[in-house]
Amino acid sequence: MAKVRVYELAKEFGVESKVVMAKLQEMGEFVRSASSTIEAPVVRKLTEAFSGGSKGSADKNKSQQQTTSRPAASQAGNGAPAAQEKSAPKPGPKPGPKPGPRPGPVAARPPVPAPPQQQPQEPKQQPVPKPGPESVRPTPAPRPAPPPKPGPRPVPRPPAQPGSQAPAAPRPGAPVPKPPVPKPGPRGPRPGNNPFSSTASGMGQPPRPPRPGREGGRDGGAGTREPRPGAQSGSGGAIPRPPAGRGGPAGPRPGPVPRPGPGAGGPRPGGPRPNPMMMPQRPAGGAAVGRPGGGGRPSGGRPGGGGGRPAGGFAGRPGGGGRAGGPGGFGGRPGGGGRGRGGGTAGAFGRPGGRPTRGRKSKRQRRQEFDNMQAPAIGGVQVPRGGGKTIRLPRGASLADFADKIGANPASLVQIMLHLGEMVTATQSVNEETLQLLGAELDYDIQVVSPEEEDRELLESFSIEFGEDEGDEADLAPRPPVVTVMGHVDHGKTKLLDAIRNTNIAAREAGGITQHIGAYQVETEHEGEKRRITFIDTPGHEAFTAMRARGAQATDIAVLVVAADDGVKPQTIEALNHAQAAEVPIVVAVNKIDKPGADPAKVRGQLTEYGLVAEEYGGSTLFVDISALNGTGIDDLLEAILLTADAELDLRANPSMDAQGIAIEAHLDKGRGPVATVLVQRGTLRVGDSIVCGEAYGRVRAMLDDNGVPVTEADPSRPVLVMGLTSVPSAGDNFIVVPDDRVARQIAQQRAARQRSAEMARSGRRRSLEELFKDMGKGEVNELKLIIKGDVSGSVEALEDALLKIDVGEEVKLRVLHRAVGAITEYDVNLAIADDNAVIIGFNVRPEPRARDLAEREGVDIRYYSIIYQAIEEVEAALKGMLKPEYEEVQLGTAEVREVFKVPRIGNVAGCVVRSGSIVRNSKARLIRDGVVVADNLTVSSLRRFKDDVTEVREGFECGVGIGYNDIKIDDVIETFEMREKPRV
Ligand SMILES: Nc1nc2c(ncn2[C@@H]2O[C@H](COP(=O)(O)OP(=O)(O)OP(=O)(O)O)[C@@H](O)[C@H]2O)c(=O)[nH]1
Repeated sequence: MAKVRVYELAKEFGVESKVVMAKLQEMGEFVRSASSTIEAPVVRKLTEAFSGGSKGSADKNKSQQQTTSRPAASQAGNGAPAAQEKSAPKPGPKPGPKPGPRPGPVAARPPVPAPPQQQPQEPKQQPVPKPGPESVRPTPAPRPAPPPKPGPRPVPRPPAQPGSQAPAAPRPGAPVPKPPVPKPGPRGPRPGNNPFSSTASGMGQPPRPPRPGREGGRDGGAGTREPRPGAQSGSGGAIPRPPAGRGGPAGPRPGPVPRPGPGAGGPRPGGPRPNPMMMPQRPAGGAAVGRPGGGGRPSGGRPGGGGGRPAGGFAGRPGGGGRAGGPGGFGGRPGGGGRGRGGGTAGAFGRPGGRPTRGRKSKRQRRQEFDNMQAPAIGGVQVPRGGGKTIRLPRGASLADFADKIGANPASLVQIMLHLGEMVTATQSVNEETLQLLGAELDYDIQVVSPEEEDRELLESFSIEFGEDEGDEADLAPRPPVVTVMGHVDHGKTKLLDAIRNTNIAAREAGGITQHIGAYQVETEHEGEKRRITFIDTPGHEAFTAMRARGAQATDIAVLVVAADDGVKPQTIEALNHAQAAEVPIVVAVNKIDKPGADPAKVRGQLTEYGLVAEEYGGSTLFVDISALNGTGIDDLLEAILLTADAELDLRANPSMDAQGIAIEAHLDKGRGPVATVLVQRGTLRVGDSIVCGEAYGRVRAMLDDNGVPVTEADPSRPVLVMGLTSVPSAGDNFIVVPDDRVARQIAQQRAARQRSAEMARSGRRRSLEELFKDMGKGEVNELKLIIKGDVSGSVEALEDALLKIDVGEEVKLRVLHRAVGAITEYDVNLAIADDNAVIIGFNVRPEPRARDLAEREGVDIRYYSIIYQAIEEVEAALKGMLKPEYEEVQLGTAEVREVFKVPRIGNVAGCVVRSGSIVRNSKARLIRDGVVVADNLTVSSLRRFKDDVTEVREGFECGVGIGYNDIKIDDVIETFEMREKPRV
């Protein structure tokens, strides 16, 4: 029951507030101001003092209501019904328009419990606009005067109402500031259900001194609105804390599950809005306060029987139950909103909108699905058909790359390949053939990008062009011709270059064969001016064909060396073809004219057949007779080269641009690290430039010219030895100066990656299922695995080429696992160990000490060579050694059957005389009758001389032979033989 304020009473009495205050003072009651509340007994006294005329009727009404609607309250045994009746001010319409006429009794002294009778008056007083059922029914909700501001009160007063009287929720007569709001909930009038009722008779918990600010919050909703019945009653222990007060049993139990309305005393719909005014007043006698508001807890209590703390504080929310109450059960919102129902977690962790979290397909996926729907199934999978569409793929592309291009699932392609009889994984690099096969199956035109094109695209991605644009005419300056010397083995190429440079490289060559490319520049006088010519010395051995072809790429003019005494040879023609294919003008050097059998004219005649017609025969090719040995005709040759260059070529380059060129040769130098002989083709290469050369990159640390003299820059057509690369490039790799080291590194790394996949595709031999099963049936397929290390890249490549050409049949394969320039390292040995003890071939290199130890420990075979022939021969022999042994039948002897004996339990035994060789026990045998093999694949199971078992009987002796075959006749011949391994040729 809400307490009544002084000014409200004054209004009721029709006097001014100060009059009432004066009266109160007279009565010995202290009030601070007109808005102070007064307790019921005081109200009563005041009423009596003013003895207003309306008193009687009001009291009557109240008493009536109390007796009917609040039995519990009556039971509470408040002993001052009359007083309460009196205390109730005019319940009628008078206070109606005002927000909260507080008809409650004037604040009584703390010990005086609020009489329950006070409550009934409230419903009446409540000017509820919509008098719900509660207002019609006698609402039990006693509304003692609400506590005033929660502020401290000088005179703490206990709540005027006993807890038992607090039916909490409905409280139509509550001193609500906004009368229209409180809609009396349906449960309001049910006293039995009133938590306060139960409270009253409940636990009897000793009251705590309430804290003004918090009490309302801690206690139930009723506590807020209701003026702490217990306190009001002032009886403290007499009106113990309701059992539900702790939110325990009574609280949650009524509504562990969200019970809309009834669940709570506090949040009842009909309850008044919370208002600071509703905060409990500090009870005068703390001890007396039985925390009646506990009733609020049950109402809003958490389902788990949690504390009523929240309920009280927010109990006033209409329809809600504070945090704990309300229909939703979890939330105080009427609609059970918040997190109360379903998806609270989703709201917390999911998307803001709480949308269902089903997977969303991308446009691409949907498109693919659509395409697939239309695609025919191959091998049980559906893949979009190409309709002849062209797909460009890099070398060594995988099925995943292909799938990516056509928007298919790589797994589908794997399945199709399986269907086509090939086992390929999605990420495995496959060769062009396989890609073409798959493309044809799916109706795509597959174009495997050439390495050059691939590289061009790569450089383009860095906005770099190789050899495309050299600028305007004005930027171009003449450059020396680059000449390649080609020819058959031993026709004198090296000797010629020696003669030109006056150096003697041939003397340093192991085995007398040139094994690497060197490039040199010479200066000569031509028509009165000094001209330079760059020579590239390409090796003449057959194994170097590939390198020679590369040499031709960088070449302006080819000098074809033909020994006048030997004439045109196969490799002469091969060299010629390379030069012609590269559209390079040819100058023929007819060498060894000093030799007795030399016939230069014959050479001219022979070469005419191949389109090289000498000038003197009316052609355009310059033939120069020379003797490299004697130095005869060298100047003429140089002149011929320059004449040809001037006549046929426009040799100009832009020296101002960033340098570009080609690596002629590269190797790992012990002191200098990776070094490469590069030929600058355009631009000027300078020390400090960032370059990328194939898969190697770095910054030019130093440069040496062909005489070993350090230079700081190299102009077009100049060969220089470059130091500063991070690794050894391959002969024939392009080099290019790039803006910075980072770009150089990126280009090199991408090239390396592409090269790797291309190699994998190349090495991964296409294998059909049939082949695989066949091999499996046969047993292990022999494979000789090699790791080739060499001193220079040219040698390594040449050796690999030569070795791969060795053919000893299908049974044995040769596979090069790794090839590189430099010493044999631990890595190489480990690789050999890991891969079934591969053989390491060191060409002019030796292992590092640790690698040597490791190899010895692990038994890795390292072979050292300095002459290429030897390497080839030995590898060939090794391959042949790996062939499966072949056996041949070797006859051991023959015996003629003279007698046949029947031996019990053994069968027939032949009595023979050995006619040739010897008969050996356990040897293979066959039975021949009249020249025809009657039985084969027999074994000499028993052999006897008279009664003795013997192992061998020689020619001319008689013996008894058992061959496990009974159909033996006299005059049959027993032939014995054995299978011997046949040596391979
Ligand atoms: N008499 C004579 N012998 C020569 C002449 N030129 C080269 N020779 C000899 O021919 C042999 C081979 O000469 P090389 O210069 O090594 O021949 P190559 O073509 O470089 O041989 P490869 O490096 O194996 O390709 C050497 O013994 C030379 O001395 C020449 O003009 N006259």
